[in-house]
Amino acid sequence: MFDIERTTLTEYLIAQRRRHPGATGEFNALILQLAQACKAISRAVAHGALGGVLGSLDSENVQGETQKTLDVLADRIFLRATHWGGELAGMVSEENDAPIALPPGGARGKYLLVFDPLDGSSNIDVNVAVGSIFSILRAPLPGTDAQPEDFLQPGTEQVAAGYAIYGPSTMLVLTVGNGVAGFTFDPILGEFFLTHPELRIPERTREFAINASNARFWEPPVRRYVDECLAGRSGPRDADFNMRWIASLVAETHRILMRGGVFLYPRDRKDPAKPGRLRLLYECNPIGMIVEQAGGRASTGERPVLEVQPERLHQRIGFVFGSREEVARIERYHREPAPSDPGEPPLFHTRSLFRQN
Ligand SMILES: O=P(O)(O)OC[C@H]1O[C@](O)(COP(=O)(O)O)[C@@H](O)[C@@H]1O
Ligand SMILES: [Mg+2]
Ligand SMILES: [Mg+2]
Repeated sequence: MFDIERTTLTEYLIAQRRRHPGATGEFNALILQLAQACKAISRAVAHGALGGVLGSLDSENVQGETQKTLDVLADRIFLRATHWGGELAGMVSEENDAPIALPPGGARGKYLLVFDPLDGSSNIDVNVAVGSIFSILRAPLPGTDAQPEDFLQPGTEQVAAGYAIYGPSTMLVLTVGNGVAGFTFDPILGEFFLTHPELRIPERTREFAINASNARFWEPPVRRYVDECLAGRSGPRDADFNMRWIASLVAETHRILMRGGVFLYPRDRKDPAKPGRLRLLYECNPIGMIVEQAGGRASTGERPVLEVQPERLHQRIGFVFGSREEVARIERYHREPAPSDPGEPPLFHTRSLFRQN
């Protein structure tokens, strides 16, 4: 039911700006442009097959992944919404090898934008939740075109981060470094309203998310953690755990923000050229900032992901995040030697469900 008293995204941003007396309004303008992009993508997602946005293109992105129609459309929408405003000095997207050039002759601003226009692309054609992720950094040389190396800043330097989830309802979840707020989109009014102020991740959880088809490539600390969860009440954790896998980082993040849990896409031995699946700059860092701002923990599995110095724009890395206690436990398992091995753990036993080669 519509409530006239609800805070809009614009009102929220104006209230946040009061914390920064020297603020010019450029930052808020940029966030509102991003929200506008998310509204447009939400509309395209909602129309599905009617809008002709399902299916794949013949093209591949820089990661060698086949691009979906919606990947390319969402990328274009982000670009169109932000590149003329004069707030940006540069932008990097998952779908583009190099930083995207800003229009010649247009103003250059003081922020850098890094984004994954459409996250969870494999879910588009099966009508499961997808999202968009963005991160905002400061440009080292405001007013000039950013260079590729300018984007290689650790996640601790992010000014803001957010994601939109296009699920049964569309939501924008945002941190400007002062906690995390969730806004629900009213498609009739075309406005995001604050519905989830001060989101906090519960500290303790009995739910984990991992792509178990990679089990044979996991490193021992990850195997140990998952085995202990699967052992349930009869194992060392003395508790039954639930498992989830949506194959959409945004959707997994949203579930963990709403009811707790832990997510693992760890470094593994599947492909030595890819130390992890997820991309540091536009997946792990923004989600990591949101998670930490919501009282959770975001890690490479060994240390805080936000402290990693990026080396490449599209760098991949192991990513573990969620409820603090569980992530701290996984980090501890990476530090300490595995408990004396009484034989193969049940999950990897040759006669078990996930047979080890
Ligand atoms: O195919 P898998 O192993 O389930 O990987 C799923 C992961 O890949 C991603 O979809 C990658 O994102 P993109 O769709 O932006 O490439 C994550 O959202 C998700 O966590
Ligand atoms: Mg993604
Ligand atoms: Mg993507």
